[in-house]
Amino acid sequence: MTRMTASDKSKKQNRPRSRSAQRASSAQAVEPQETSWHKALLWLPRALGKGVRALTGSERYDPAYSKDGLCFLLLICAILFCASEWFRVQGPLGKGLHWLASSALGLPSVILPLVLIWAFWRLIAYSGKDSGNGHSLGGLCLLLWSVCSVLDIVMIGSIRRFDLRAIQGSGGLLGFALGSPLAWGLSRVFATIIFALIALFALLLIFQVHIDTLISPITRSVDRKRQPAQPEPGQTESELFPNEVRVGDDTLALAPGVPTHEDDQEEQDTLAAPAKTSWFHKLFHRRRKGEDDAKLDHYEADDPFDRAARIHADDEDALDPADSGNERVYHEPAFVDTTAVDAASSGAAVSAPTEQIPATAASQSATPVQAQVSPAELSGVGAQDPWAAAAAAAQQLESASQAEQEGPAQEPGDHAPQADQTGQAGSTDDPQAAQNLSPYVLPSADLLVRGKPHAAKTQANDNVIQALQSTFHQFDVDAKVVGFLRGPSVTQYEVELGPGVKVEKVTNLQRNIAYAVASSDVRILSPIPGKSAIGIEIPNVDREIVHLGDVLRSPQAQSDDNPMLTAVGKDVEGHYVTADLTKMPHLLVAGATGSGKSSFVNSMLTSVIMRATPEQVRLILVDPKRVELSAYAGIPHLLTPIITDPKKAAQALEWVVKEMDARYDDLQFFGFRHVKDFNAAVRAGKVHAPAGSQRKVAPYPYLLVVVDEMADLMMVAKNDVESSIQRITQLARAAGVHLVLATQRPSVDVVTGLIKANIPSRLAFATSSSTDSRVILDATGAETLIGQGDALFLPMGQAKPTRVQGAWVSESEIRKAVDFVRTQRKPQYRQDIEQMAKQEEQKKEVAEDIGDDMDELLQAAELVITTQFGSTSMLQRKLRVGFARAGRLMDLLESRAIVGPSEGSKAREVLVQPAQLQEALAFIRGETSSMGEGEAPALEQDQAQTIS
Ligand SMILES: Nc1ncnc2c1ncn2[C@@H]1O[C@H](COP(=O)(O)OP(=O)(O)OP(=O)(O)O)[C@@H](O)[C@H]1O
Repeated sequence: MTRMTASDKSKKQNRPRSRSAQRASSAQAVEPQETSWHKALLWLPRALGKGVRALTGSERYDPAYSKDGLCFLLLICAILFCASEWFRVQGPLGKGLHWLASSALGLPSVILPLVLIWAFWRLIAYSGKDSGNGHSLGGLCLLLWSVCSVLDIVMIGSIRRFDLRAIQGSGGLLGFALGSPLAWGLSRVFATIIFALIALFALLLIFQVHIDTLISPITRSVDRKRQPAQPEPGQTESELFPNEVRVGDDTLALAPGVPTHEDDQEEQDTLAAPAKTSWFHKLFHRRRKGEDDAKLDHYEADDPFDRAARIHADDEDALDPADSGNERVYHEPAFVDTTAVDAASSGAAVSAPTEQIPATAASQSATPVQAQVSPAELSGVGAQDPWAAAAAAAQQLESASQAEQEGPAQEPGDHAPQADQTGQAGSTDDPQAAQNLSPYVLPSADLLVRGKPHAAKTQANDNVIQALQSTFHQFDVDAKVVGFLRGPSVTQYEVELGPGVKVEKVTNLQRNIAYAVASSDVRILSPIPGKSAIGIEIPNVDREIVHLGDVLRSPQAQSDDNPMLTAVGKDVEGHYVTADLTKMPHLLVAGATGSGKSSFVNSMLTSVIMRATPEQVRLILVDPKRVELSAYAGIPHLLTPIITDPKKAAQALEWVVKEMDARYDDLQFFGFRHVKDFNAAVRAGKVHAPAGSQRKVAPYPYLLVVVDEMADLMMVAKNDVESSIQRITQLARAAGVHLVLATQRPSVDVVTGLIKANIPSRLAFATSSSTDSRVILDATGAETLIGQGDALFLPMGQAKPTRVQGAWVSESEIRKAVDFVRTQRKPQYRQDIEQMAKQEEQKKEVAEDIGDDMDELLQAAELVITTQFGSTSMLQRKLRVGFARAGRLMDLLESRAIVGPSEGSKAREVLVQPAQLQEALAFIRGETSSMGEGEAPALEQDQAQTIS
């Protein structure tokens, strides 16, 4: 059997190689570099092993037997010393052993058999890298040494010479080595104290506890006595952290099989460490590299409203990028968008004049008037996002204070039009400009938790190998496990068949194998791509969590500064998997409830926050479940408050279509094929707006639209959503617009053929049936996944899906990252998205009361307006309709202010002139929101609106 070491693994991870090459080499036996010492020491056991193998006919070297051999050796030694030390057997061997043990250890030689038995038991019971055997055995040796030294000091510390008999009757040579010299040079009392402390440390090692664990109950009770309760009276911990899923919280019903992340507990505790720590705690609290107390303190107050208040209060204390040495600092060109939103509201394409002016210039023209945020804006935004309201309020306050500094306010009229034009909620020139002036700092990856190193092998793997071998043996199949690749949640065991053995003999054993390893989620790959071997994937009973921080810190993520690079997780070989969202270019994420979709979406969004500035990536988040994405409210990457209403989401998708069209028009106009090239040219100063145009060109950020539950959208507006998605997915790639659609209902009515055909990249989490798996992947397999982030990833262009364990990011880490960016900038929402949504609603309302009578109503309007005669009987005659119908048409005309109210038997007054006929008809059709709007001049194409 072959296996690889952890260091080989890490070397492999750093080297980009083809998958098949990696696979081929990964399972090969890799001999560690041996020194001549190693060879000399291992010569005897190896020769013995060879001899035994030659005798038994077994040709293969099995490392598991070397451990067994060591255990037996320890047991034999224990029995020998038991005979010599306890029973004092008088044979020459017994005497020799006693002389040896007592010379080495002195009196404690009597416990030598017990020590050996204890070592034997530990080796049997625990094995692998995480067994802690090294610590325990090291601790035991240290304890033995201190006991021997203390005995030496107490019993013969006063004799200043070498007397072997006396040494054998006290602490042996081990104790004499340092005990006597210390007693002579320091006094017996102090020497004893030193060894007592060493013994205490040895006990900590043996029981694998840390000193702060021991003293923390004491310090906590001292702290509690010194400081009254931290939270407000009546405020429980769960009230402080309402969104956090707590370990051991019995009131929270978790999905079946949800891990408790106990391993994370220590890290979580660290994250949520109290802001005020005692001096004792500070002294002994172990820190990890990169851990920052300020960050931990920052984390205390969790409630969004508290935070909003804090930002409001100390906005000026915004993070100073110079403080954080290891963060990447981005100096993006700062622009203030002065988009004419009402142009978009005309309904004539989203193209609206956009003026990007340098922030410095904008800041010079700052006025308190521009800072005013209308109540409508506040309510519109604040209804969904408490942050936006707080941000707007903060801006108002700031502007007010600035107005005081600058002297008397300028005439409102001077700036009112510009204020109207600002297409962003709460966008004020000055605070925004001030914000834009300060460079945006990306959060440091150290903000995220570090996971344990990847274990290449554990005892659990050995157990499974044994179970597999015995299953093959029982069913008389000539096959053997020749190696395995341990992933975070699943291990792939590599099985080689004997000559002439059919592959089916192993694949038919799937259920028996599942029985033998006590897991229903066994997946067989025949063959492993690029290898003549069968792969049996079996879930690890000791699965690992793949922390997002580790994926983002991996060399492959670090070496790529693409802002749209997102962490996916780790594959079964233990390699980190990342994905470039721009290459997807759209992604469908599906899986049964509790399978890990939302966790993936969280990892993806946190990746974006950690790696991209708001100038590089803007987000539209659709969260019909209302709670899944609420943690991201108020981040500067958002283009609109998080959309929770499925109807609005459908309209936002329509907005995206229009934005995409506008981008395409730009690309076409300036002669570029991809938004990347366009942006590069803009940054190089090679793109100029046409002469006479007021527009200033700015780079387009990537636009990432994330829909957390697509089924809800499809329920309210299937056709609209489908056609928007179709249009976006067909064209959006070159325009830098990318969609990520997640659903827990991967059925054909949600993931329709049309959507599937246009979304080439898929990420399938565990599904409840193979039918669902087929809907997502066009193949079975997802039904055998084990949930909790176990997924099959099929990026565009790949023939077979890769099994990955999704990256995990805890609620606490998300909050940390979100807080970091939220305190730097406020979101600049695009109001035209909301306006468009409102218009669409109005249109629908209009259409509702007219129903199927639109054609007749338009005819009636034309008749009434051209003849300027508002008579119901005229309508009856000309349109050949009954009295009731004509009366209804007249009422509809009245509701649209085309005719006046009824005046008994007299004809109604006509309120619209014949010259306004077209306008009135457009209004009835719902193409304009009011009469007179249509008179606005059509917008120039070159004034297409940009997002900045
Ligand atoms: N990558 C992961 N690593 C470890 N555990 C995970 C991972 N992803 C999910 N889990 C576990 O599975 C649970 C459910 O995950 P999640 O909420 O993401 O599922 P979901 O598919 O979004 O469910 P729903 O559709 O009901 O919202 C999580 O609470 C977590 O304990």
